[in-house]
Amino acid sequence: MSGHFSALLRAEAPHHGPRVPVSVLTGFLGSGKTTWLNRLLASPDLSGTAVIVNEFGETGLDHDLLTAAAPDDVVLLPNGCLCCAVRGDLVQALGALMDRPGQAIQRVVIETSGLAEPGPILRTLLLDPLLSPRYRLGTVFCTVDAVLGQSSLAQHPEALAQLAAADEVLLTKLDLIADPAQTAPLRDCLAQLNPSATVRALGPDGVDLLRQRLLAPGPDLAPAPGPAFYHPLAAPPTGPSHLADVQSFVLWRDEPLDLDGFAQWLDLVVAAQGEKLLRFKGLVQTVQTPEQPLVVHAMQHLFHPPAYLPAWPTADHRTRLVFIARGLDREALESTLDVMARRRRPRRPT
Ligand SMILES: Nc1nc2c(ncn2[C@@H]2O[C@H](COP(=O)(O)OP(=O)(O)OP(=O)(O)O)[C@@H](O)[C@H]2O)c(=O)[nH]1
Repeated sequence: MSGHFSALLRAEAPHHGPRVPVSVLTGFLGSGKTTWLNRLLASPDLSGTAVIVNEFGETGLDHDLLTAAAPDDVVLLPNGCLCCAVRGDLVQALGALMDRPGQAIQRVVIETSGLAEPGPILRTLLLDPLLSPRYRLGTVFCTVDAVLGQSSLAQHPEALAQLAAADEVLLTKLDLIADPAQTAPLRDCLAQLNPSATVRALGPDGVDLLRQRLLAPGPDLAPAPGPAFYHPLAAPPTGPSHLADVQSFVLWRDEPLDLDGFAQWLDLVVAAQGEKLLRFKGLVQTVQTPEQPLVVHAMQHLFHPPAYLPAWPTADHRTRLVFIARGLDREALESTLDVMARRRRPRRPT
């Protein structure tokens, strides 16, 4: 049996210890959540931090890319966004973290999917009768990409909802902007949309700022509700999901891909269908360096410099290419990738 209702059925007597702060790290697709969380988790004084990672697609990569966290401290909630499909799983995951043997959890960070609307997640954290005696809300962080942030806010209601929920707005990718004055319009826009949030530039001292905020989440003001306390979790859904037209899929390849062929294919995809692409990320096994996966990230039409991991994070060395898009032609992607990979594959010696 699984799900939120069955978790309620299994509810135990209320817990009266100090409540564990749960911070939420949200931000639009590709705005830098995993990158900064990874840097943060490398701080030794943040041991005892459990991380819940939610990804929109059936197969995520963030779990593999969070190399700084101990594997047991990371819980992956794939296949949907926390605000809709997997909210019951969140309740279960937090319950299981608290009950597990070993070192007590000091704090939890939830990395939402880049398409999540944080409101329902926060409501779950604050009001769920199973969670509220044990957990309290910490800080809500929202990463905003200094390059693409303004267009994401203009085009995607999810980005707006994430900003609106934030206590701390974290401006990422400032190193990609030559003149800091260029961020003035974005900063004005952020101040208008969420005047109560603190906007911080995530520069070289960014990790330290975040660390301090996680270590000192503020006093636990709200008393934990008693056992008779009841709140409905949320109003019943009334319309189509905010994600009805968003598709997510993964292309898997068992054989290594030729690097040039793959690069040409990706250029072609972006040139032909780039405006439909919300997010692309991939772990690629290339013919040239099969033991070091190539990590590729793109947000809409913007690519980040590809990087090689020193080794594969798991025993599964297959290429996986994750797409989040609106109206992308998957079949065309599949067939063109096969053609380009085949055409470019070097001949084996006879
Ligand atoms: N130059 C630069 N690149 C960054 C910065 N932050 C993140 N990136 C790059 O942006 C790309 C996406 O970063 P992620 O951390 O995966 O973004 P995310 O928000 O976790 O993405 P989703 O989980 O898909 O929503 C990667 O290539 C990162 O290396 C930054 O401050 N500067």
